[in-house]
Amino acid sequence: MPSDRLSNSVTGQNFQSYLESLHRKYQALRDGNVANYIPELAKANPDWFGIAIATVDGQVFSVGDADHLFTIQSISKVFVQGLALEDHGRDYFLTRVGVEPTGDAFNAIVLDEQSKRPYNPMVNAGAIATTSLIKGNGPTERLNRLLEMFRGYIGHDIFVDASTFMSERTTGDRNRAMAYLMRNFGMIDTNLEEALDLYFQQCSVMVSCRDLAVMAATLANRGVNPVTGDRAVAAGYIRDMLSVMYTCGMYNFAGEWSYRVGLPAKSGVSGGIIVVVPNQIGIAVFSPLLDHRANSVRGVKVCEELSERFELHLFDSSMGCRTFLEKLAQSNPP
Ligand SMILES: NC(=O)CC[C@H](N)C(=O)O
Repeated sequence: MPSDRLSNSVTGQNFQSYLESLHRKYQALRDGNVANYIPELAKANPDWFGIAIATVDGQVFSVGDADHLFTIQSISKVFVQGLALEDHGRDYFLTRVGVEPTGDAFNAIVLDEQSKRPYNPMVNAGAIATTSLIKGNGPTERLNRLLEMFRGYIGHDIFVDASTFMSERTTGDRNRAMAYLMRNFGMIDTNLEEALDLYFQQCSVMVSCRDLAVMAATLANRGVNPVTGDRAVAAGYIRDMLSVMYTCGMYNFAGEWSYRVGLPAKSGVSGGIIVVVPNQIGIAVFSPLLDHRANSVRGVKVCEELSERFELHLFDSSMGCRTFLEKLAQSNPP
């Protein structure tokens, strides 16, 4: 009788067919709605569905619409946090943005009562404050630094979708209200409209599910892109990024997510989710149908199943289960 763990052994080939069956299983799930508060996002096709997994040794597995391009939205917040940390260091960054989960929706207009800081860099208020910290001589240089940072994680050239940027800019009064509130408390001191434009631009960067998997694998690989070999962020800040993802990345679902999936993750309203399995893999799912907390319905299901199937929960894997890569290297199929 094979033990449970042995039956979890995978090879590259049977992992690919496993991913295909996982994709088939959840393609049929039609729950949720596409985001419509940003008009450009309402054009998404509810059938779009891709899954990609990148390993820290540079292998990439993908299925479905894994090469379809869409706007990165809130997943950008993780990477911009990394750049803000590099620009200012941990101590200063913490004076501007907290690391406490809110239990509220991603777009709640709420600041910490005591410190007046936004709660964390994963909710909109904290992300706008984080973006306002990006250094550069004027808006063009700041945007170029941001794009350069994304290129490091993705490994190829990228662009900002002008229609989504304009759509967010013209309908983003809720984000604008947060920015004014933060400026009132001295938490934003650069030009407020410029900071908001940069935030809307970072959300409108076009990525594929495959790109997101490589970005997540870069975080899993202590900041070095496993496909290009280039460093995207200082290794010393990975810890900051992953702990905030773990506690705040799935907004008001973060507690249940940590309990069920047990891995640092970040979602976005265009339907992407990235998950980091430290020292092992990056997972990305793309499906625009969202639940009421703005997390991708198929994305959550796929991640729950992958975590369960490969014992990826941090408090499984840190308790002696074999790593995903060990399972992948196993020559005997289950
Ligand atoms: N959760 C998200 O992906 C939100 C990002 C979106 N651009 C906004 O600001 O509302």
